[in-house]
Amino acid sequence: MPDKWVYVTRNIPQPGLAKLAEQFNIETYQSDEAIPHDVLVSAMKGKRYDALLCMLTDQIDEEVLDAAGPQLKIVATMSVGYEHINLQECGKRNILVANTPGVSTDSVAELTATLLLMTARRVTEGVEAVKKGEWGPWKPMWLCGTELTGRVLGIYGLGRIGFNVGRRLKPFGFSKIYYTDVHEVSYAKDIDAEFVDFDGLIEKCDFICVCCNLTPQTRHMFNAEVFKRMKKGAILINTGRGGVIDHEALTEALRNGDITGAGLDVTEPEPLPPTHPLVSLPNCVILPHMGSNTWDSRNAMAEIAAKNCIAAISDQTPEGIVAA
Ligand SMILES: O=CC(=O)O
Repeated sequence: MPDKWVYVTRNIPQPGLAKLAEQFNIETYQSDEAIPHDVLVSAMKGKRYDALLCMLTDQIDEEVLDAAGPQLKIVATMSVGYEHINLQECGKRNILVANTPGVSTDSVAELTATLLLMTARRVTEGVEAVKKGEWGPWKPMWLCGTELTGRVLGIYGLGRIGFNVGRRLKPFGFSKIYYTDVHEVSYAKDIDAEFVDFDGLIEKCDFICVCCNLTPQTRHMFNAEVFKRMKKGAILINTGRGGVIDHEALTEALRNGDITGAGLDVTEPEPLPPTHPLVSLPNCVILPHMGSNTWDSRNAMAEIAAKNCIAAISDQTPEGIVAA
């Protein structure tokens, strides 16, 4: 369908571009950086695109959709999260929204387990100490962290990723795994995880992994009041979305010792400025939102986003449909 046009908001891995190029004309914002919002709006006004392949950094709001015009069939995001897309406005205009679920499950679960271990065992502090020449003669109480064995693991959001985090962490010997979700899920039994409400999760668990989406319900669920009720030795890991945690409250909780540590791959805002107080706290390990940064995942994500565009333009149902 050479008369069909797709706009891609960033340079993306070749498998995605190649798939699109087989069938359509493509216009790409040729950069590794996010497209500024006004540039995206102008691009949408410039040509009548049939599909928009976007990233999680692109706000797909009324202005973009108005500029795009009524022929736009799909907003296909190369991400699992889709909180950057105004679903309601897409719905009103009959524009499909699709994401790329499934193909980043393993990469994000691997990174979540990595971050938990790094935070529990104070790995970044150790690395820094060696670099700074602070590694002196052996000391009995230097850089002592928390063991996983015998402790209680909590998973907030037992979807595909949360479940795979549990699967990877279970062999470390946790005495119990609890999870909280909107409802009980049957595959929880595969990791022997027990459903608890949010109060139960925060009060019982030594480690909590946040693996949920950001929604109005999950926004700032972890706040000052919650940190006071968590165990003092607790370690909080977030690879879901930054907005689930109130970062000001987290800073205070880590400073006051309300909880012991935090490992964050997602923050609010992103990027987190180096001057943010959390960055200088030794008990907070921060990674630059790199959960799905493997070639395996990123190539597959680009390919699925492309396939979603192809499906919508061909009047078929995309794989990762989020909203019609
Ligand atoms: O955060 C990453 C994603 O949503 O894919």
